[in-house]
Amino acid sequence: MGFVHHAAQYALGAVLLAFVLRAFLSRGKVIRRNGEPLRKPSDTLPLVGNGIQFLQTRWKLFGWFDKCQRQFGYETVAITVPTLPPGVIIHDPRNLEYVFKHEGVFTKGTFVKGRSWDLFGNGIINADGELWKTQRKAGLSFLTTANIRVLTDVALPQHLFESVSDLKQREGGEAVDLQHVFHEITTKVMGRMAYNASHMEMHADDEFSKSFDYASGGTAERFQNPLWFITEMFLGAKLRASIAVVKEFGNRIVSSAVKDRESQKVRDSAGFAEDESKLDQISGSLIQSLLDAICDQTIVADAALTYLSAGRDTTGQALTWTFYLLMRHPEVVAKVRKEVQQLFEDRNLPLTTEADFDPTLFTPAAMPYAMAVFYEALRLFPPIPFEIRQCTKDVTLPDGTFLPRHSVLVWCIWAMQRSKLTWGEDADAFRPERFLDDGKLVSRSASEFPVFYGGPRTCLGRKMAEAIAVQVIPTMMWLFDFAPVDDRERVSKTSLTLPMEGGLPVTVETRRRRA
Ligand code: HEM
Repeated sequence: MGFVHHAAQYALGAVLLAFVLRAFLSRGKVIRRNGEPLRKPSDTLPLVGNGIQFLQTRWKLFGWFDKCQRQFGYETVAITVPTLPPGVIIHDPRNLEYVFKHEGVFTKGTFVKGRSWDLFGNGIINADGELWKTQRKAGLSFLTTANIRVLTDVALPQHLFESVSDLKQREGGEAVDLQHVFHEITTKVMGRMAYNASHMEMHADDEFSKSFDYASGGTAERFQNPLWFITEMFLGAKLRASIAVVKEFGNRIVSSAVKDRESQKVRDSAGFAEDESKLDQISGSLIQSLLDAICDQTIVADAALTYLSAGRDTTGQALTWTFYLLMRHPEVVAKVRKEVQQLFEDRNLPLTTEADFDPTLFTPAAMPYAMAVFYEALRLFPPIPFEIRQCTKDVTLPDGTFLPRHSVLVWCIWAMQRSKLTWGEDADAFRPERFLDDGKLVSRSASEFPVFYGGPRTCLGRKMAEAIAVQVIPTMMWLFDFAPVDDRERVSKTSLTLPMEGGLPVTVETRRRRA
């Protein structure tokens, strides 16, 4: 009882302190455009501002951001949430381009880091300055075109066909969760990349994956609940336990990589390395690049876990939403299959048995339609749906909005990708053709299509995600017919990314007549 009483006093004190701090930080300088205050969303309330909206489920919150986008077009609007620094929602691609270009001015800041520190620590997603540069360099030295090719030409087909044979066994039986299927594929491929998965095989439903999933949800809630630090005192035990499992796994993969390093030295000096397959050689080499660059093993663990999760969940979820859309658009499925057939015909390759089916032929250049399908799904269901940055100094955006130091900028990619100003009147429709011109892929600027971020911090794994998607989509669509078990609209559960709530249960039939 006494504890609860003290906690309540502490809560009240913290809220008051935050109000005082906010008033102090913003004294004299306020957000303005051409000397005028910015407009606010129409449901902004006195005192609590937009705080109530942020407490809604994230699906409703997407709807709220979308409503703002429809009401204000490209106009920047002011938002206020008690206990947080003053902020804006940006919609204009010109402003976003400016943010991407001035990476040092718009950083993750204390706002983001304070919330995601427990999970990501010093991992690249959370890091600024030198620590960020070091991790990016290590990632770049690993994610070369040659290494990506080994992962996508050797590891991916292997894991893809493990899933194909699993699906065949489950044909005609109980529903299969496609989200789980894709998560399993991306988990195995990323496990190969981030650390040597042959020592510690990783699966979509193991303890680490489940704990990471829970920790991602709990961390995302911190961004919606301004009093998270108080609520977690009472309700945060499971989050703390999940983060502990994630961290312990990170430490284990680092220790195992350090051991590998020692035995590699012995084997190199004995001349055994040449016998290894290319895949064995690159397995775990990301963590080795990180160990080369960073002395502190705790930071290496944070970095490796961040890479793992940045690539695994985003790509698995993007595929899930792609198949959700495909099942609702049989005309698009027919075009994907036609593209597969055309590719084999053009190359005079037989396509009669599954053994003839070589997914490594499916590259972004060879499969523009399949790529357009992936982009269009990413547009409507961006795996990272929100971004938040904080200004390190006073700054004026290209539309004239003045932001004092510490202001928070939010952009909701989910909402921006539904803008009719950017995507035309049919912005809400699933139409892959918008990414094609005369059968060739058209690229959209990062500020219009910020799904992979932009500027110096642009996603390091984009090419890899695309290479995975362009194999998985046509392979699965050529070999199987999928049908959803119900017509329910699928929503995303709270997370740092975009997992489908309840997964994507489907029935599976092997396609016998392929045309
Ligand atoms: C469809 C799949 C993917 C999407 C939509 C995506 C999207 C993004 C976005 C929006 C960011 C910026 C996040 C932020 O700083 O707030 C990002 C960063 C990053 N992504 Fe991806 N990503 C995908 C796949 C991958 C893959 C496969 C990898 C790994 C191989 C990867 C590695 C990274 C890394 C390391 C960063 C941090 C870059 C930096 O801060 O310099 N991503 N990604």
